[in-house]
Amino acid sequence: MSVALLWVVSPNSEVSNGFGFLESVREGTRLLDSSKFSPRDRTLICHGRLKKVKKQSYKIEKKGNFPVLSSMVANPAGELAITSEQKVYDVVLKQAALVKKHLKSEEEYDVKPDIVLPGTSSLLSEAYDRCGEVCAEYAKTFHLGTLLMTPERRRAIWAIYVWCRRTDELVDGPNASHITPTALDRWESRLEDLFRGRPFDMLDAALSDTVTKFPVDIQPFKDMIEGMRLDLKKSRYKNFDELYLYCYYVAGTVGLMSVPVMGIAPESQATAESVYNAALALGIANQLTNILRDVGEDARRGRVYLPQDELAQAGLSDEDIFAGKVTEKWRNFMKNQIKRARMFFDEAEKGVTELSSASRWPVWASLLLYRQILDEIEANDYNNFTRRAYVSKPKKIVALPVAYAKSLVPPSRLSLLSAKSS
Ligand SMILES: CC(C)=CCC/C(C)=C/CC/C(C)=C/CC/C(C)=C/[C@@H]1[C@@H](COP(=O)(O)OP(=O)(O)O)[C@]1(C)CC/C=C(\C)CC/C=C(\C)CCC=C(C)C
Ligand SMILES: [Mn+2]
Repeated sequence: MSVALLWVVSPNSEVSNGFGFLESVREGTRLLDSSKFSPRDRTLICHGRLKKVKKQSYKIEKKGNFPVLSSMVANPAGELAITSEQKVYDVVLKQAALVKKHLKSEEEYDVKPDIVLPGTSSLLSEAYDRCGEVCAEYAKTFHLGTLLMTPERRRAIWAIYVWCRRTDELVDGPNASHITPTALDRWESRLEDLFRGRPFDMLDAALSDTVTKFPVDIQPFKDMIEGMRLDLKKSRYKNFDELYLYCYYVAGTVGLMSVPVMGIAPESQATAESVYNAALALGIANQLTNILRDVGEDARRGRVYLPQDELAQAGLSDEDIFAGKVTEKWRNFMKNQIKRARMFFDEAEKGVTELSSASRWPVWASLLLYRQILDEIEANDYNNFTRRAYVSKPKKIVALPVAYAKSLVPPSRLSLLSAKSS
């Protein structure tokens, strides 16, 4: 029996900010969506323990003083369907368990067996070097940050970066119009092959090697491909729950792929789950920011990633987005969207300190730089229709030493995240 926790929310209480989610009813990144609760269920705020009754349905078992663990969809019978957050949390738990298993096996065998066929080692290092070059070409600052990592970690992160970049290019690159679901299926079977040690090309070979050295699960990679499938067939998102799942697919997955390589600090008191949760939050925050920055550009491609119900609540529609006029309604709507993206960044911050020391700098740098895009949207008076918010070079240069200083802070003995029980 699996048990999750819930807060049921009153329709008359002041917790709803009219934005489709309840900011005061949250723990970490998990927000309760008021619209998901029936009026009856919204009659009081309480904590309840949920019992899984069917595959995707939960029942309130017992009230008590528990923290919120996830948002659930309730029907009038009191049964609750699982939300995107809960589905994603299952992947977090799976990845965290894999890391624990890996740590245990590392303790058992001091030296990792490394089978190298004659002549393959230089090919492999060429493959990794090529990944490094691609990474430097697309993401200079990030590449710079990786130089602080140990050589093994750095090249593994490059290999993951390149795979993600290639996956994104399938739907966002020059050949995007020729990409079909079948092409994505082929990309997925290539992924399965490389996880089985049968890479298709040089860049795949680097990742194939990485996944034998670090406890990386295939699921986040498959999920990223699923996100690309979604992009092919879907151009509107009904509500934040749908958008959250999309953000997990295309960006939250990156956090889950990277942490097993970057490593958690040995002195960290935080649980693996909580660090993975923070990593997931950083991916979600980045993707939400990306969406807010690119509203105009996406609209010109016929895409509106913003939650339709929240647009409607703000008195806006797709037509307003296509018209691209900054109105008071638009500013208010954007203020709320930015606020939510910042909440995910705040959640992510708690986890960065728990990473191994050399991995903290690139993560802090990426967090600080990406978060500043939100400030730039504000500075552009919320005109994300015709102006692309970007962080200027001088601001980037200032952010790097700030990120470095932050990266020197070691994990606290009393973690802000849920702590391991000793
Ligand atoms: C240190 C660090 C940032 C490591 C991640 C390295 C890595 C493997 C990056 C892959 C990024 C990638 C190419 C993803 C493909 C999908 C995609 C393009 C997502 C968007 C990225 C921004 O790209 P850009 O601005 O170039 O977008 P356009 O294509 O131009 O529209 C995303 C918005 C999301 C990327 C997500 C992350 C970088 C998540 C990072 C999270 C971690 C590294 C976890 C950190 C750990 C803790 C505990 C907080
Ligand atoms: Mn993209």
